[in-house]
Amino acid sequence: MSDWEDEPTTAGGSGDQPAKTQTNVSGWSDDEGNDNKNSGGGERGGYRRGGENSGEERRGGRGGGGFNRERGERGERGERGERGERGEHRGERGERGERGEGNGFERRRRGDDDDINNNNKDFGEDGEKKREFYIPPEPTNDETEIFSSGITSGINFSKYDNIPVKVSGENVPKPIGNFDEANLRGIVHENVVKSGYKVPTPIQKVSIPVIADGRDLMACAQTGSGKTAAFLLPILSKLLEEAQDLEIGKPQAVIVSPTRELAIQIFNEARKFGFESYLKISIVYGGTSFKHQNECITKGCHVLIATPGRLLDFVERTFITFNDTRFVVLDEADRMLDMGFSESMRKIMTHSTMRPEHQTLMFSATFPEEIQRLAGEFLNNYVFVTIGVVGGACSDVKQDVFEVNKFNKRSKLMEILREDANGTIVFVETKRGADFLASFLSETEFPTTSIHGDRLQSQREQALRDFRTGKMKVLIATSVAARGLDIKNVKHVVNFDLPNNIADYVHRIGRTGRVGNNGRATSFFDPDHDQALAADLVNTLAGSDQTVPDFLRQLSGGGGGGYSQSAFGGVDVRGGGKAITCATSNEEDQDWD
Ligand SMILES: Nc1ncnc2c1ncn2[C@@H]1O[C@H](COP(=O)(O)OP(=O)(O)OP(=O)(O)O)[C@@H](O)[C@H]1O
Repeated sequence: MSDWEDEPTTAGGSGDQPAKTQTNVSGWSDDEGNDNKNSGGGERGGYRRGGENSGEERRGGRGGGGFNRERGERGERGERGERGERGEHRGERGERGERGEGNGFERRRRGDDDDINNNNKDFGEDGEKKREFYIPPEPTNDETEIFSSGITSGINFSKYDNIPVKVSGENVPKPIGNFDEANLRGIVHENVVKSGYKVPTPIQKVSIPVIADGRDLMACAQTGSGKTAAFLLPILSKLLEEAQDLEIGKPQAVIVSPTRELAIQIFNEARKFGFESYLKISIVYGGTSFKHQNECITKGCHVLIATPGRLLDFVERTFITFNDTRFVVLDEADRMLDMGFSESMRKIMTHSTMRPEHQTLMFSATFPEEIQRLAGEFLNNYVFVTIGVVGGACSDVKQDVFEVNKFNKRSKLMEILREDANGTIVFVETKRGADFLASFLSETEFPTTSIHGDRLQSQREQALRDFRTGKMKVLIATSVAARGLDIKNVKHVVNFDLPNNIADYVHRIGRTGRVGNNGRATSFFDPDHDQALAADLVNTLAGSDQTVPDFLRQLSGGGGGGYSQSAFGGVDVRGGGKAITCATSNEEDQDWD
């Protein structure tokens, strides 16, 4: 069977199987038994299958990506106001996706999006790739559902004004003070209001005018502070304002995200802010049917959100070119580097079809040397902005660290969950560990699901939906879920296993305490295993106004590991750039600058 012939062989839609979520194990992937054996989660771990492929999917919950052909043709519903200002020009290559090209290339690349431990993500333990031809549920068109996706800002939102903002670069446009000053296109502005946003966050205040002014940008801001809207709003607005004819296979904005789930989230945000405009927004990501996604994009899209591996599949088959690309966003660029995607990023950015006059926007939590080098390569006369301490933890998260050795972790976790299990993400280091823990908890009173790189994509999305809706109280996750995910009801993050680097710690705990809400994080520090993290952890705790436990201070040798702006690359390496500090400064924050 060619890679192209990945059409589901089952029609789906019966029993538990949702109509639009067609999952089938291909003839050339592992057989079903093998698949089950390796996939972890529902089948192997024995944890609640009720959560898998439930009615949520049937309703087309918002986790899904990809349009169907029909919706692609119609564009977004409504389309009032700006609809139809521009005609759509169909290119000649609309059906080219139909030709068979199975040559193993796709097989090699597929799924290489989002697993920090193994770039060959969807491989099972025996080295065979486990596969499904997954067609994600259609995204919702229900207005209420679309606009209810965000987290309502919390009591600490106004404290954002005290976070120091540093901007450098030539002739940096002035930051905005409110959304009226942003000169957003009417329909985008309306969608901002419908989203319940009243005041822009600091990163939005700086980024929106910079992007609107046509500048390249490298931006860094703390978790949960609205980076997604910071790039989406000006991009969508500009695409509407300076509209260009849409050609098939030639997206006008390309947003690259390291993980599939983050790509889906950005896709949903883009649909929200572009709601009722004529903009077509599509997504391509690994772990799903290539053919299906190709059908989705053959109607053309203004904005394409993608994971790097899948995007390159499309590009190298010439189904997507960058001739019309006016904006390229590399979101969580540091994570893409961690995952070994620097070559992919380079291939995308230097692709022969790349429109010379494009803007490049890089968002990253840290700017280590390699990111700075890439920025130097990809960005042109860019503006560099940092909000708060680069790589610092969000101080709205109350952080506790307990000394717990590996034999006592389970009982400590049970103790914590008995207090309140609702909305708890438990991070573990390995996929196998995630399966074990999920199986174990499923035997308890806590409905549990899991997400990690060995689970099928359909299972991963279902797990997130079940957790979002509260059907599953506990989500066991590997670092695949550490970044970017914006889930309303995350009350508590537990580091059952601490990560091996402080950046991951900061991102993990940043799943809670978002947009000014309070959050809580508890970490199990195993001295036999986590010693190397001690110093950085001490500095992170101290830097976010947390109590540092005595045992940790002692283990760290009394000092930190040089956690500073410069260690996290928060300094504009171009030096000499005109540095502007444009927010009221907060002395405490500046102390550890
Ligand atoms: N101006 C605003 N007012 C109120 N809420 C906002 C505003 N901007 C963004 N939000 C909400 O804040 C939440 C976090 O935003 P977002 O996911 O973009 O953060 P982020 O900075 O990308 O976080 P991370 O670093 O974890 O990826 C979302 O639910 C979003 O809807």
